Amino acid sequence: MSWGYKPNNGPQKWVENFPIADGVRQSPIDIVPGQASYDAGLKPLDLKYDPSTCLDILNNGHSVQVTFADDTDSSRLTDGPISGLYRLKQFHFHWGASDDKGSEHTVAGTKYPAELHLVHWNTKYASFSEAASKPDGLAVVGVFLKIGGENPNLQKLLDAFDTIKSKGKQTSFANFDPSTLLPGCLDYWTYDGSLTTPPLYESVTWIVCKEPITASSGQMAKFRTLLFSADGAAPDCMKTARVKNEDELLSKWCSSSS
Ligand SMILES: COc1ccc(/C(C)=C/C(=O)O)cc1
Ligand SMILES: [Zn+2]
Repeated sequence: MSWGYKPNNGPQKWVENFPIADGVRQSPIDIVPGQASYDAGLKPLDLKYDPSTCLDILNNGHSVQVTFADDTDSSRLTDGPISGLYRLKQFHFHWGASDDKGSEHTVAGTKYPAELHLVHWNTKYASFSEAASKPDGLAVVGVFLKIGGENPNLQKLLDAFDTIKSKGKQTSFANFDPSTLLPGCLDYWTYDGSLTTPPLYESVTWIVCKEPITASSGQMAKFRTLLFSADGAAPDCMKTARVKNEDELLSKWCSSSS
């Protein structure tokens, strides 16, 4: 049986098949702003995305993911805490069963209802797959979602959910500009961590934006209409919130851009 978010296959069990779960730079963490060190050497993020690289939207059984053409440098991340150029491969979300939880990272113990991950890979490597397991292979920009007004840019994604309700469904999704999902201020915390789902590779330079974007409660409810289960199987509502007990929430040193 494959990994998931239930008591029998969830985050507390992943170590059985992915021993790196007990590694030295595992994500997510609790970000404690008061303990972050300001690093004047950090540059502002330089994110440039080309909507024509947007390919499709899919339900992979763990999240909803939008995938991009990464055969050119036209959608990429430079500067910030990284060196070189990292290409955008995909973005996806994590959310919970209710508006009081769902984010992977927490901020001084505060959980957000959801978290967006924009996954970029280091072009010093030949491909995403090759980069995914290297210590400097990936850079993931994390953006928290908080409950507020309806987000019209997010709505463009949600409008596609009815066609990808169950696991394995995907549909073409063109001309979406991921920069419309970024907050106005790109101040960030950064630390060296890992993928937050199996294979949990310790290959991620995390760049977590301090400013959240908004989603309405109704929009959050739409995420929860997606299914972990495939067509025909007993419907199993997708909610990817990890239940970590308090002492699991390890805070770690991370640098702040502001
Ligand atoms: C090579 O297989 C991979 C599977 C998943 C991932 C990601 C990007 C996981 C995550 O977002 O936590 C990377 C590589
Ligand atoms: Zn993620």
